[in-house]
Amino acid sequence: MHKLLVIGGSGFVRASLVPALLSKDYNVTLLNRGSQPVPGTNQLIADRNDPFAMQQTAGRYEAVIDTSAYTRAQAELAFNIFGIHAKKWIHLSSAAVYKETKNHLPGEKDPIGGASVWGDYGRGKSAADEFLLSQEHTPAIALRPPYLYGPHNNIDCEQFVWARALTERPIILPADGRTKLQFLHEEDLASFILYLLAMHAMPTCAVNLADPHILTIEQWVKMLCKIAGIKPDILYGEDVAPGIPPRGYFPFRDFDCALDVTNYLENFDWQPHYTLRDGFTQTFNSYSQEELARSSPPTFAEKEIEY
Ligand SMILES: NC(=O)C1=CN([C@@H]2O[C@H](COP(=O)(O)OP(=O)(O)OC[C@H]3O[C@@H](n4cnc5c(N)ncnc54)[C@H](OP(=O)(O)O)[C@@H]3O)[C@@H](O)[C@H]2O)C=CC1
Ligand SMILES: C[C@H]1O[C@H](OP(=O)(O)OP(=O)(O)OC[C@H]2O[C@@H](n3cnc4c(=O)[nH]c(N)nc43)[C@H](O)[C@@H]2O)[C@@H](O)[C@@H](O)C1=O
Repeated sequence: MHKLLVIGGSGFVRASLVPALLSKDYNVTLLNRGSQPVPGTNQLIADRNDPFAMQQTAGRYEAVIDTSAYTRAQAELAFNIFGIHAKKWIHLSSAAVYKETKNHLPGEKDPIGGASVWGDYGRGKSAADEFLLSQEHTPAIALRPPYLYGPHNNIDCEQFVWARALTERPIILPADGRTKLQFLHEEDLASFILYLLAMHAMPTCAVNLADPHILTIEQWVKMLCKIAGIKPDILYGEDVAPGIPPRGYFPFRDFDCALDVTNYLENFDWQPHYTLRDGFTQTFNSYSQEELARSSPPTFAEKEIEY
């Protein structure tokens, strides 16, 4: 039985990842601050920012999956303790590492450092990637998904739209509604990680990982509402909320979050299980409609906007 370490591993991503790992008989240890014990796993409790506490957790694991490194310092400390013995290092990075691109979707060879809209988050994730991808003795993959979704999403995204649709509230889209979005279902992230763990010789590289289908914000909202069987009342930020930052009234920015995913499609023998329609339908069906209607109250900006 292979011993795996998951750093983080008690939040959104673990909800599909840990059961997937256990289903393949991996011996799974989680490292986090202990806010939520996870049945079937061993647990190491430490603040990953605390070098002394981290040293106390040192041990041998064949592979490490780091789901919670936001900075180079966090990646480096964990790698220095566990990377020496590991045969694979799988780091959960983000589409937010890419700088702004002109006229093309960012691919893995494009410069990283983070587009300005992502602020410290994009810069920190980029620095973590740069550190890990420069290691020579341990194969390391930096997975770069755009928006993750699924029944365990703890960020108010798809629920935000359903809550408004179910309570007949208008949905204000950033700008003209044509911002591009791309998604990855939580179970497909877990499935790709299983694929990497089973690979005979995992390369060191970054991988843009997403459902290849790109949607505009308006198409996404309409798809979610169709799944819910409701015709949405759509307004456009450029008409009703000029000058108000879109994140005040919508889960996403007016900034394209979509990737060139040719690399994984051509070089990895893996594809997502879920189509977007199936994945969001499964997500919608995982909630009760009463629960969704009660979630996501109007934001401060929504209350201020007159329409
Ligand atoms: N959500 C999305 O759309 C996207 C997310 N990502 C990436 O996915 C990851 C987020 O995963 P998700 O599961 O949603 O995160 P969550 O916030 O749900 O969970 C965070 C996990 O990290 C642990 N943790 C947080 N801080 C520390 C710390 N200082 N020391 C030790 N453990 C810590 C938490 O446990 P505890 O609190 O007990 O310590 C928990 O297990 C990030 O790396 C993000 O960059 C990438 C692209 C898109
Ligand atoms: C594509 C992109 O899409 C989304 O970006 P968002 O719309 O900005 O999301 P949000 O406002 O909910 O996140 C607030 C910020 O806070 C970061 N965050 C959390 N927990 C720690 C944390 O523990 N440390 C640090 N430094 N940052 C954290 C977190 O990750 C994010 O940067 C994310 O899913 C994002 O993950 C992603 O990759």
